[in-house]
Amino acid sequence: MSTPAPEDRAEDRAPEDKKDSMAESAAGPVDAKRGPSVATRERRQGSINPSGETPYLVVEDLAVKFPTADGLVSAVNGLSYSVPLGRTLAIVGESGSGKSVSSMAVMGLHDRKRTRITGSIRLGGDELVGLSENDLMKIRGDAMSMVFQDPQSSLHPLYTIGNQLVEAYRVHHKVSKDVAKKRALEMLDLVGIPNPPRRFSQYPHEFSGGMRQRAMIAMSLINDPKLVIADEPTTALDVTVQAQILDLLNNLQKEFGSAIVLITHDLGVVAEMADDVLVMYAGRCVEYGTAEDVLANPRMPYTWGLLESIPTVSAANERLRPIKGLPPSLLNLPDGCSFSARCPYVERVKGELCTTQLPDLLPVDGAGAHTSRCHLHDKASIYEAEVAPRLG
Ligand SMILES: Nc1ncnc2c1ncn2[C@@H]1O[C@H](COP(=O)(O)OP(=O)(O)OP(=O)(O)O)[C@@H](O)[C@H]1O
Repeated sequence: MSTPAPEDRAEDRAPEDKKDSMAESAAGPVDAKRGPSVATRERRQGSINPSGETPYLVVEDLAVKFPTADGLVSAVNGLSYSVPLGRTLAIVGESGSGKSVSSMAVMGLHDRKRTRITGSIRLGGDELVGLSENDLMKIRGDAMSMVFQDPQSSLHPLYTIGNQLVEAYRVHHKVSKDVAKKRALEMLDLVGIPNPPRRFSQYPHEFSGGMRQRAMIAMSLINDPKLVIADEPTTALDVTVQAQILDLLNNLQKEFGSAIVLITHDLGVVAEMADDVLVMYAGRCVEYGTAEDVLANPRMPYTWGLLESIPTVSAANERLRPIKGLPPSLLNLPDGCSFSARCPYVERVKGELCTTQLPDLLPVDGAGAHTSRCHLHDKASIYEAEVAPRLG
């Protein structure tokens, strides 16, 4: 029989353990009679948040491409969004839709030699695209930081948690080790790690998964960043721990007032956490708006498919309804709507519009901040009559 590890002592456990459009100028072309072009309008949507609040992070017409031996991988295309302080944007989409690649571009984490990034990423008004690695390093971990799915990849196994927190703080603050230690202990306490002085001297492997994620969050927030990007922060955790980490992020956001970009494929997490939602498919935004608009009145068949594929308790005996088919190759995106090959509604659009013309990202009601990229005319009535009843 094995002796319980020290971290399993009840008093030390965290709650969870007790259970391509860059050709135009920045302003874009303006037709004197018809106003700005669609590309320009889409780009400007980046600077207008669905809430109407002034954004802290503004991403406009972002494109991320990787030259590879097989050709150019267009991982992100024409992506625009914005996040004000105190607000959470959830970016959702299936695996490979470009969620992580776009967020790593915001953090400046791509290998410069192997990545082509165009467009604009402004943080508090300052342009990040084109900054030197040195300048980005000063911002990363300070004004913006990232929480990863797997804290083990970000926590060094050979340094104590305390040491890593102290170093993370001292990189951006000229303070003594004692002052930094005080801040580290405060952070451990803030993220709900019991007995901070003892935990301070322990190594990552001495922490449980949930505790490691808390330590990672402490590390991300130690410099009081105004932007936090959380990439699937709870995917590797069990459901109870997931809920506690999400609560923690929610509470910390209230305390720190930061803008959060939450990357997830879990629409349950979105409903719980998000103020705004951006749905990505094959590297493009296909629907964007407040969480209320996107979740209660979705207007894009891909979003419908994502919502329909959520397993529900009441449908426990029914088969899961995943979206049929696979996303297109990013090496060779189709001419029309990237979702057309999988879309069950494609025949309801006249002619071959869906397969030949990329739909613009347009306001769903002809105006307003809720936008979707789809040629279907009667999206509202199809949703009400056919999709909503299936969602139960
Ligand atoms: N360095 C790279 N070189 C070539 N292709 C890449 C590179 N990095 C990412 N990709 C491709 O870009 C696409 C988008 O990847 P990304 O990781 O952003 O998807 P995601 O939506 O975050 O998916 P997941 O939920 O699985 O993390 C994928 O097809 C991926 O294979």
